[in-house]
Amino acid sequence: MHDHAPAVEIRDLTKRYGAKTAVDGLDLTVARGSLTAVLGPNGAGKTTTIETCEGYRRADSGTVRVLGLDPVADAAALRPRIGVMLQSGGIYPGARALEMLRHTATLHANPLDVDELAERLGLGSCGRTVYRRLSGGQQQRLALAMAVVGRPELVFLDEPTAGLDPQARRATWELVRDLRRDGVSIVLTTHHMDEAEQLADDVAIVDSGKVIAQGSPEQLCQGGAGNTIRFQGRPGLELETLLKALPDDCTAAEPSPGSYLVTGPVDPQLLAAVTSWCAQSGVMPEKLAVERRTLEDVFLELTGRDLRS
Ligand SMILES: Nc1ncnc2c1ncn2[C@@H]1O[C@H](COP(=O)(O)OP(=O)(O)OP(=O)(O)O)[C@@H](O)[C@H]1O
Repeated sequence: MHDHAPAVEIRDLTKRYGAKTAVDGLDLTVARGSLTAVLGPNGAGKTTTIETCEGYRRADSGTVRVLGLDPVADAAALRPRIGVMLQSGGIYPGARALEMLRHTATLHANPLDVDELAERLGLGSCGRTVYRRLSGGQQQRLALAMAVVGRPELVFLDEPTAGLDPQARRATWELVRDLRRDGVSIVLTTHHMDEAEQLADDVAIVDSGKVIAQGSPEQLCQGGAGNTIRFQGRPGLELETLLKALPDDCTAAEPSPGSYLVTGPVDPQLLAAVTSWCAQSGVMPEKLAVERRTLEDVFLELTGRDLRS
């Protein structure tokens, strides 16, 4: 039965640190085999939520199931099945980089090839270097390698590309894409909207300890005033007939004579509806332009533009 359970299922999770409510009734489901990016402003409760899934923190209330199991009570059964990359290492500072990776590999039944993985992540030359002497980016990549070397079914990556140079960032994305292709379920937190847009099947936006929006990047970017089709044509076109040809949630306006603006869920079908109405009306849509909101626009709209204290 557990094998049909979602990768992660969180219901009404609450976690307090003294008077501070870090997670406040959070619900989140991560489907098997999907990559879910968890986005949110600093202090939103992302790390606390992930660490609760990893069994490092206990929920004050609510339920958390990981691969159908309880992360605290079933920790021994879960540990070999999940990979964890913590924000701050969690790695013994005096250990040699590749020895540690090799040791981690031996704890698993069917590990990845250590040398190949190290090479891929640009760690080939760090073999005998002790952890504390690695650069920040190398430490980060080693933490990623440790999280995935055991071929886990589910990996938690907390800001995997924070502070990485563009090459290392790309290598990390490639590795994450390959894991996803191999059917691994992935939960990652990030502050990079482009990372979420590039990698995620599903995005959950967390603010003040709650998931305030969830969906594919396309779904989240649909709707709202930022999605528009603009064109120019002769003034005074009959917009009622255009509106009839469009889905209900669209608007059509002529803000200035001969300038037209259609708002709604901008997708290829909507564009086709607008241009086919133009064709029927004998209008050549000049300066046709499509503007879509980015994930960053949506994120800022939902979480506000002010800096958090
Ligand atoms: N061990 C702790 N003791 C007290 N307060 C904590 C502790 N860990 C986190 N907090 C507080 O809980 C809130 C949520 O923190 P958390 O680290 O989960 O947020 P986050 O979304 O991961 O933030 P960031 O993007 O900055 O990593 C913050 O206000 C933080 O200060």
